[in-house]
Amino acid sequence: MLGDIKKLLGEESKKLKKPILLLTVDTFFNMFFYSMLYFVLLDLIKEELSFSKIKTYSMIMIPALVGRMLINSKGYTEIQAEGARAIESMRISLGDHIRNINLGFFNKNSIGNLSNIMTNDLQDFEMVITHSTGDLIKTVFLTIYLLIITFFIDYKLGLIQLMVICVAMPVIYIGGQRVTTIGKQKKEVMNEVISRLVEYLNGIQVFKAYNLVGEKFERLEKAFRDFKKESIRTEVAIVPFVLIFQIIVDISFPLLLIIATMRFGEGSIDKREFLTFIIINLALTNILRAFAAQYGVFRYLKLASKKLIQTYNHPEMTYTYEEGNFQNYDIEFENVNFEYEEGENIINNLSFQSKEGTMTALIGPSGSGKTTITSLIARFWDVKDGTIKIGGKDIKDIKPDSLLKHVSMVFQDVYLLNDTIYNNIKLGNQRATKEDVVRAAKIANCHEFIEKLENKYDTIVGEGGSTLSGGEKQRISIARAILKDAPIILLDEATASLDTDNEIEIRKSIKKLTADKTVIVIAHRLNTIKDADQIIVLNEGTIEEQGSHEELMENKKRYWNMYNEMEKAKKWSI
Ligand SMILES: Nc1ncnc2c1ncn2[C@@H]1O[C@H](COP(=O)(O)OP(=O)(O)OP(=O)(O)O)[C@@H](O)[C@H]1O
Repeated sequence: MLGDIKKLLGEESKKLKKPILLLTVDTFFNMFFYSMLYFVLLDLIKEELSFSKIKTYSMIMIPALVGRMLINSKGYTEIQAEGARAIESMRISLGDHIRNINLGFFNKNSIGNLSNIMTNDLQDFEMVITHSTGDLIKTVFLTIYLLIITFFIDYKLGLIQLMVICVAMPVIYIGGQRVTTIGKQKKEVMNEVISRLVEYLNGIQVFKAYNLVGEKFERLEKAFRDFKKESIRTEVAIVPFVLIFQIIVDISFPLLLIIATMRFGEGSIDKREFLTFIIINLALTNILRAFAAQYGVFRYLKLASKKLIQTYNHPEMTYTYEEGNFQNYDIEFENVNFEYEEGENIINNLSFQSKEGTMTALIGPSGSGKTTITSLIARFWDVKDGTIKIGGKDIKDIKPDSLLKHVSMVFQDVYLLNDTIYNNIKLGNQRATKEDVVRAAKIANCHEFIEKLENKYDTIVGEGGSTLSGGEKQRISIARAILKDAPIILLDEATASLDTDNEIEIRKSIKKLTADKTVIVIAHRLNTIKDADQIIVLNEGTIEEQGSHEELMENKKRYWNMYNEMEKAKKWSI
């Protein structure tokens, strides 16, 4: 466990030493009470117990008690504070780490698992730091300390006491292993619960529209039922082992007393040693019983640190340069191959160049790899082989965060934060002033509708922007991109989901956004890309055709066919 804490907290773990030491000292103070009991019993046996002696013992006890309280509160407060501090910085570093991992990590981890890592596992790890580790260290120190004293009294009694512990420990250890196995299953089910819950909340409109609320709720209910079952299983998994452990410890108490009495009878130990042994045996029994009760919880909490370590071990995307410092913003694909899953090539030996300040339109059937190409330029994923260069520099050499400073993405699925419109636009540039934000909103043709809202720029847009229409959300995301003013624009053109007014407004603002930029646009309608500098027709991750509208029309291949189909459809609709 200490190894896990060191791995996860690094140098920070050293700060835990002092509070754990204080809490251990506090436990030794607890022994003080047993010492008092020892002296009282000794006096009783010697028939020397008097009121004045009890008074003296009490006078010693009071400062000991105050001392203990001070040490305990200092140790407890410090460990809580250090725990909270450590978890706070871990939350940030874990967030940073996950941000820098290839998106494949998100493919392999469900939303439930990711949420649990960032919430429950971190919380469990905080418990490990603030409670379990200290408790275990105290138990180990106290047990060793009491055993040593027993060995000093009589090595034979010490050996028997040690034997009892050696017999009992494997029992609780096996119980702990069961907790680990069942606890893992519980965590899986917990991931499922969160995934189902998110699915249910996100899809509630669709489920209602298709009258699936009952069916989907059944999936959610099943996840809740499974979770309850696994929680009970985890709780009770260790119970039989704790009972056996405690029975062994409990039975050993009278047995050890019998043996101690025999040793006393033989004259191997004197009255004083006999009494000391009884008290130590009593203290040890209590410590071991308490340890058994905590051990299952400890093993369960330990699972969280293993999961956190696994997440940290997932490698971040590598880079050589902190900053891009691009000479220009030409984008170049050179023999690029890419696959999401091993053996399933999505992009096949793709090469093309998009010159600075020009617009390249990607068209092709669904699944041909258009979105994948834009994700590769943003370095959400790394290519399998080949290179993608910006201004002649391989983007694999640039820190992903820095690369994204040069790229703006405007996609159809706009996600707005549950914050004010002002803050949502300002995300594009944190240093922007109020005037900059309003200017960007005006260019993006959203200033007018924002001004009509009751709270204007201070209107909260709801989770994901739920209080705004699709077109309004799009325009805010364009304002954000205008504010960012990045030299490369990756654009997923809006589909027919927008009404004509909205579409005209959006088209106008996109025109302003993309002027003089290197633009890669995923086009869904051919009439919008006639003016593009080049059009790339994709099929199954390869380039089928490439050129300007005029060139492709002359080629009379797929593009020509698609264009003619579109023209025919237009006439029909007229
Ligand atoms: N995150 C992912 N994990 C695994 N496979 C993916 C992932 N994203 C896309 N794919 C697969 O990669 C292929 C290309 O997808 P992509 O989204 O790039 O196509 P597209 O041309 O943009 O399609 P559309 O026009 O429908 O948006 C598809 O077969 C898709 O199923």
